[in-house]
Amino acid sequence: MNDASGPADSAYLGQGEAARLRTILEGTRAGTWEWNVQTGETVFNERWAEIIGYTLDELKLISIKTWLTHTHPDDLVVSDQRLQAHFRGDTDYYECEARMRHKDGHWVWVRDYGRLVSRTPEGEPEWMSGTHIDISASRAYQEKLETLQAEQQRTIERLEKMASRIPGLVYQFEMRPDGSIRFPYASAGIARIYNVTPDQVREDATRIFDAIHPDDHAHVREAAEASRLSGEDWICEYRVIVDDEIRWVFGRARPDFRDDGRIVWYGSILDITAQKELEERLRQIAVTDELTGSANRRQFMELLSREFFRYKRNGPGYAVILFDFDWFKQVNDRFGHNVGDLVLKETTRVLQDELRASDTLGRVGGEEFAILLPDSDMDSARQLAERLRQTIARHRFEGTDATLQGTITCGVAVADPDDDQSNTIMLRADKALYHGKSAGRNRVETFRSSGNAR
Ligand SMILES: Nc1nc2c(ncn2[C@@H]2O[C@H](COP(=O)(O)OP(=O)(O)OP(=O)(O)O)[C@@H](O)[C@H]2O)c(=O)[nH]1
Repeated sequence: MNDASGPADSAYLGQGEAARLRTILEGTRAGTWEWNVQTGETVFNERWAEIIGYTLDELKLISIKTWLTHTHPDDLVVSDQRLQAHFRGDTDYYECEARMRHKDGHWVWVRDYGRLVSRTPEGEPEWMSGTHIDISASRAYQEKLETLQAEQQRTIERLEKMASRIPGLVYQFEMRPDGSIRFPYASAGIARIYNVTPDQVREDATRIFDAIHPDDHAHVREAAEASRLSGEDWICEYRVIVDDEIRWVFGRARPDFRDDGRIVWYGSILDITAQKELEERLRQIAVTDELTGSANRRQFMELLSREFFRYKRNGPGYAVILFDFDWFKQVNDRFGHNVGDLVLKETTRVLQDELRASDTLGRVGGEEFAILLPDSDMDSARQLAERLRQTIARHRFEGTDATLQGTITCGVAVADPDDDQSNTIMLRADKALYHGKSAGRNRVETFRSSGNAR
């Protein structure tokens, strides 16, 4: 029993038909097998042996044991289960993929396919026939594919994990030629930034504008338009409102121009609220006088400079009131430095209430203050200075264990078209103040362009 002229052929096929089928099978490079389930008698064709590197002669004496000894034990278990199912009539065909040991030692994957062709008079399974197809190449390809897919999955999981750690999101944002927009990919962090899930914006991204602060819509769109036209990165800082809370975000993404007219931006959006708050705190510290909370000298001079340049560009006139506590040294000497500090703080608080929102009170020296009055002339500035002087003169400062009173002297000056520097007005106000001190204090003096304080 060595070639496929097995006993089963003649039993259930005509001779011509069997030969024809054998030719077809050879054409498909299939190994064939016939097996008597009852006796173990087995017939293979030459190709069956060739798939695992042998000739039929080398495999002699052939029986079902030939299959059993060359097949991976794990696959035999599966094969047996499938055979039993087929014998019971649960399946029309027996089908199994199995590893067979090649003569060289490596495993060959075969697809084993067969069918029962006769039963004994008692109904027991008898002859069965089938084919072996070498599927090692497709199996290897499939395994490689699975390995690649698993690697890809691991990479995606790693990226997702990293993306979930950043305070924001990483994404792909697509604009189609018809202007429609979508996020083909967005990490889970999009929920924190825009209050949407990646699925909700995969096909249409317009929902994100529900979360962007209405005042920033135009800014975000303009930045995207600039990036589209220039090919430069989209860089944008804007506010979002999620759960009634305003947060600052910073977005940066690089556009990729596709041949079909789509533009896909790759980038990230980070929550920078904490950073913004810190920046704002630092900015406040940098511009505020620590003791009184008023503008510090640097900030006052900066605002004065802006006002000066506005005036030079035909802006409205403005005025400065410079004032200084009278006999302040005595306050310190009599009541102590701490009380002196309290007086300075209290003065700031009391006078601030008298000013317009557009006015700026700044501490420009130890116990010297200045007020910048935009859009003011000499008369209104002088009247205000007079009111401030009276307010302080009437005020009772509560010291630690005594109530004290004090006065201020004010020097007032207004912008002059001949001024070529922003602080020239300060020099004039200082001159007026000096005159006020000389003239007896607790007074308001104005500086007229004639150069004299009156
Ligand atoms: N408590 C306190 N005192 C200050 C501060 N800065 C400056 N001074 C004091 O202010 C006083 C200013 O004194 P002077 O320049 O002699 O002026 P004055 O005593 O106010 O007299 P006139 O300005 O001439 O009316 C000094 O004693 C300074 O120590 C401060 O931040 N806190």
